[in-house]
Amino acid sequence: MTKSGIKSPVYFDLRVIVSYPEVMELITDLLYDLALKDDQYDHVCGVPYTALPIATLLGVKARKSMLMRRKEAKAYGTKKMIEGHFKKGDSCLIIEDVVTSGSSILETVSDLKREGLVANQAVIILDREQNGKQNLAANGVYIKSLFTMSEILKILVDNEKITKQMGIDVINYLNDVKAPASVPVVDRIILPYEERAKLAVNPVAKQLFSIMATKKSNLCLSVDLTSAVDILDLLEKVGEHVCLVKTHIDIIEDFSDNFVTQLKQLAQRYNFLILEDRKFADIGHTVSLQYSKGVYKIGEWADCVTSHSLPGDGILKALNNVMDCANRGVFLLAEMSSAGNLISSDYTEATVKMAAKYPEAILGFVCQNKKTFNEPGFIQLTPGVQLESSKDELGQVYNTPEKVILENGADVVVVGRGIVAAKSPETQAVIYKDTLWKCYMKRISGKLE
Ligand SMILES: O=c1ccn([C@@H]2O[C@H](COP(=O)(O)O)[C@@H](O)[C@H]2O)c(=O)[nH]1
Repeated sequence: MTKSGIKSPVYFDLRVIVSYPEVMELITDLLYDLALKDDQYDHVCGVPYTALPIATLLGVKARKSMLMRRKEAKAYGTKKMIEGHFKKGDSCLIIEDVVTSGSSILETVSDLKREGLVANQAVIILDREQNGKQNLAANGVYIKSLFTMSEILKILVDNEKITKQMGIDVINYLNDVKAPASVPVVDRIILPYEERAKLAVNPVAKQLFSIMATKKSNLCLSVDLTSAVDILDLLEKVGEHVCLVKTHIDIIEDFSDNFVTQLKQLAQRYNFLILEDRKFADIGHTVSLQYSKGVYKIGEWADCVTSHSLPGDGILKALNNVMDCANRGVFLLAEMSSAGNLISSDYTEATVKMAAKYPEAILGFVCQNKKTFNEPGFIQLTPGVQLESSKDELGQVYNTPEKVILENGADVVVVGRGIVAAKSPETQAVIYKDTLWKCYMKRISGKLE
């Protein structure tokens, strides 16, 4: 019987490996190559108890500080659940021996998060392939494993350590018996913004959740106008109704530093944040320059920016380095609203995984689907919205507020021409704001049809 209560014809007892120094050393080397050689963490933490000695060896090999999670808080002294020296926001790689349902890792993650640590990556020796990986991913924790059960079975059959029939029986068993979601997955869709603000790691994400809750607005206005004066006029009229203003700074014909000063003043007066929809997409070095230099000096005034994940995680590393993550953040493009775009489901999945490596820099994702991610501290920003579903002549696809919020999981909804091109943008902004908020209220009350 495994810890998750699943009856199993196959059981791997990795507790015994402590008696074999050469096995311990080999496993440490393999885990190091898999998870620590190229990735940076402040700490490692083993899931008690089997993984503790492995975490110790890994910490020593990688010259990383180790944290120790207690199973129960001490009744005396410090009463700490996590022993070791760390500060809030430090990242921690979790080490585990075997994953069945993923519940032990989630217990450790929960204690680490309670102390303000960022814990969303784990490295394990054996994945029993019984839904643990999926349960963990649904809770925003991503695992790398040295072996899967099917790989081990193949090795055992190929080396005649077990019969072929036994291998087939175990594979059939694995296919039939999956672990239930042993720890309830927190569904971000039904959590109120106030609660999600507490779970966000990036401070701008926290602020955006709080602004939405205070202003009762999940409307992001895309001010796609080419005149600075027109933009400022529009924001004077609609600023009080929006939580976020999205710019394309490079389409403004009369851009000046004074425009930025006035935009910031309006943001302050009406309590909204500014998102520059720059969609960075170059190598890390170029993006650091595009973010901080040039005519626009985006980093000086935009609370957040958008970025593609296409060039690989160097782009996030660059933004993470050049940005002040206490006051700035990134929305990563995981999907697009336009018809025929080339983003595949693998690309979307890889984008979400990439974000998990830089949680302090990421506000959330520009995406179209509620299943794209589930981490409640991240925000789903969804463009391509008008009151009626339609299309424009250049491939933009519009869904309705009901569809994007109730069915597709949007947290913040981007509206551009639906407001900007209306006869009375002010009246239209109020209509969008009220409609979007009503949908959100319906969603969190659980009254989904
Ligand atoms: O997938 C995407 C990503 C970004 N956008 C941007 O949002 C607005 C939408 O404007 P509408 O006038 O409401 O069509 C625009 O600035 C796009 O660059 C997007 O539409 N789709």
